[in-house]
Amino acid sequence: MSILNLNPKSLSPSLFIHKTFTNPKRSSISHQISIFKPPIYCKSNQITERGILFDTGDTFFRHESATGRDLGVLSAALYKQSKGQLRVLDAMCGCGIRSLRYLIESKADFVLANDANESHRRVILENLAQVERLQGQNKRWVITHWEANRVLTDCYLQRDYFDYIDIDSFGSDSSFFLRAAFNSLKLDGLVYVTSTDGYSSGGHRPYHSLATYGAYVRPMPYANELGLRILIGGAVREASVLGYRVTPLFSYYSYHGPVFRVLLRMNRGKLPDNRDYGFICYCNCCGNSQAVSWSELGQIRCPCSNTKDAASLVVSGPLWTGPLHSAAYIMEMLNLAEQWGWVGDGAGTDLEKLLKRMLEESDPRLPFGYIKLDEVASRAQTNTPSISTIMSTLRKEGYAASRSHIASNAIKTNCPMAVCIRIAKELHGC
Ligand SMILES: C[S@@+](CC[C@H](N)C(=O)[O-])C[C@H]1O[C@@H](n2cnc3c(N)ncnc32)[C@H](O)[C@@H]1O
Repeated sequence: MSILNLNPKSLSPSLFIHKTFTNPKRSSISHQISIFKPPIYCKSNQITERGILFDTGDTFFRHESATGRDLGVLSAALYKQSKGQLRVLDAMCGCGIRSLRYLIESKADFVLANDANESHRRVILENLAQVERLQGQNKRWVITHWEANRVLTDCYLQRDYFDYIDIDSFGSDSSFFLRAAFNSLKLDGLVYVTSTDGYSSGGHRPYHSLATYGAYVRPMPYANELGLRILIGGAVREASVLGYRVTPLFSYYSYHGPVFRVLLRMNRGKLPDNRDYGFICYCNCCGNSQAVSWSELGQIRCPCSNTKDAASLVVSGPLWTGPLHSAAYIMEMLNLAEQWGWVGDGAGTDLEKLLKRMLEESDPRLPFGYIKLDEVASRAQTNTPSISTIMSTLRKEGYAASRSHIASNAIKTNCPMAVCIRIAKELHGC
């Protein structure tokens, strides 16, 4: 094992130790990991999340990720309720808060809590030891300190399959772990995966996104939705190599990072048809977007430019062009959140708002992407229209419209940009 001086871009380099794991049978490097190196003044830090007291110690812990944890706990609990069993592999557990919540709230039968950083052991151990104290049952968890791919692969080789695998990497994308995760997942099992790769979704490094997700991504106005779509698209491709099909149950973007999280269900099967996996084309000239299948790729033309102004057309992909969420699944999550008192209690307001917005976004008439109202205003040369007024006008004119959980100043609609511009002008009396 050697120490490398690589700097993760999204976090302070001084907070990380970089380790390279080398496969002894090959001369090549098998993987590099970034392990959080705690500041020495930080010793013990007891806090509460959803009424559960735990210690974050010196580990990498973010309050801002609480909603992402809530979504994970709800989905794991739904799995337990429907299948009657729940074995979780928390591949990058940090202080172990997710493992603890999967055990207590989702009622997991067993959790393997893994974090490559051995110095987290004490705090994970103390946090998980609460489970028996609180619930008085036999020990239902194990702690390991392997590199995530190693633990996933070991489980697969021992045919020790899991129902739910959580890969919460920060400062890198998770694509590297997906194949091993799919191998060690039961059929119909769930993978909850995180990426913090905002550079790729912004189209700032298309060759990197090509290598990582198999998608050539260029700058587009709905970059954060692209972040979710390239993550899902990359997972679809990885699963397909193994003969599996994955579909997203929910997709969640949070600007604290940024963080892209998706929950995927895995079954047998191959790549989905053209409707769900293809290319997205945006026209800088008229502001309209369209999904383009592989077979249409050679003949893309925007109606506004008739291909004369081909330079204004931007194409990204292949990526996931299908629904970001399953409406039925979001409804189940919302119902469970209500049962648990997480809705309408003040503390849960954000979660309720998020789930309701995801439900709105699941309207099958809505296409991918969103339209930023600033863009409408700048094309219409007016002030930015009020979001509720423009949405109600669009609906009156027969279009589907919803807010986006990704961007507060944007709408999702099947209305062409030209009509949005006309409406914005009329609303301002132009
Ligand atoms: C974002 S933190 C996890 C936070 C935790 N899941 C939570 O919700 O609070 C990522 C953790 O992954 C660990 N880690 C980083 N690279 C790893 C790897 N390749 N394998 C296993 N653990 C890794 C780090 O030590 C760190 O504790």
